[in-house]
Amino acid sequence: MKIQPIIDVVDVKRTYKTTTGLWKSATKEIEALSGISFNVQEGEIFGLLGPNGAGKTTMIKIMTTMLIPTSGKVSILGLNPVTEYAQLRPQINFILGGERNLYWRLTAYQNLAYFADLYQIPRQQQKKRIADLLDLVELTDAAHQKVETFSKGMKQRLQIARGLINEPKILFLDEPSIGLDPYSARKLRDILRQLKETGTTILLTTHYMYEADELCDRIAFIDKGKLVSIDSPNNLKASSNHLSIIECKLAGPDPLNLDALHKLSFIEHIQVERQDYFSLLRIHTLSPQAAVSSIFESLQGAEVLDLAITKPTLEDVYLQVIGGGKNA
Ligand SMILES: Nc1ncnc2c1ncn2[C@@H]1O[C@H](COP(=O)(O)OP(=O)(O)OP(=O)(O)O)[C@@H](O)[C@H]1O
Repeated sequence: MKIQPIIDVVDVKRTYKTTTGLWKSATKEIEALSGISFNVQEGEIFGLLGPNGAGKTTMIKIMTTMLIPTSGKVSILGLNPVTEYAQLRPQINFILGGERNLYWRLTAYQNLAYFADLYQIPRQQQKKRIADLLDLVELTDAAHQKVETFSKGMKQRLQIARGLINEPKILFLDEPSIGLDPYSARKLRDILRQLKETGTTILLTTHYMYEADELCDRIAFIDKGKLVSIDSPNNLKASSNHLSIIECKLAGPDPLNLDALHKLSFIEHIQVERQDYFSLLRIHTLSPQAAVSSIFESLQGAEVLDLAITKPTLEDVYLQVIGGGKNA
């Protein structure tokens, strides 16, 4: 028996019409999604990754009943978000980036009680559910503190609790860890993993490749409204195994003669990180042996402090399939 995906997106397009010109007389169309198809299985953590403007938020808004697609088919929990939104909404929830949606003058507990009322959760169930959620996001001690006194990480954890108040089968998160320090971001990942263990399906967007690699069962790279690649992080990295990264640390903040390197045909892409006392080049190549000697030649005069050949990270794969170009 074929298992129905919990999210099924088939050839979805979405065009925005905007008006421009002095009198707003000219209309302009922007194709945010140009025919996207993918599906998500129950219990998966699924990542949508792509550059700014790729169409990720548009896709999330369509799946969460906030936006109607121009064409294509979407099925969430077997329901059509356009025509069956009333049945779908109580079964899903979403957290968009930033701190909207919380009432800063209320305490954490009062915020959750307010949203519990909105979802018509019976009062006799609310107390336990709110206590459990505060425990999950480690805010029990701050339950009766006003949200305006919370750190960004605490607010974001409270957002997660808010997003779980109706025990959603699917939780959608748009850039959940934006602006969080590494410790808070890790805490958030732990919470999402715990949620997965309870059977919640999670769809998230993120710009943090490390987060996607650590957390997601599968990832879809999207660019300019199109799906570029979809697979598990390990398979995505393995598919780029023919690629090598030469990490070259040079003394001084300004690496010499990068033009010569850019001209080498077997170099795919060069990333440069400039620090006060050194610069780090990450050179993507398919032929590391050939590249190493040419790199030394091209960098004549530069003091090479360190050189290593490594395998691609998820970020390298992303740059290869989306970043493109030699100068990014
Ligand atoms: N309400 C709107 N009206 C007109 N154009 C829009 C609207 N919302 C989004 N767009 C455009 O649609 C495209 C996709 O935007 P979207 O916000 O979905 O991308 P994104 O991948 O979420 O980007 P980011 O990573 O920056 O959040 C962009 O070109 C954007 O400018």
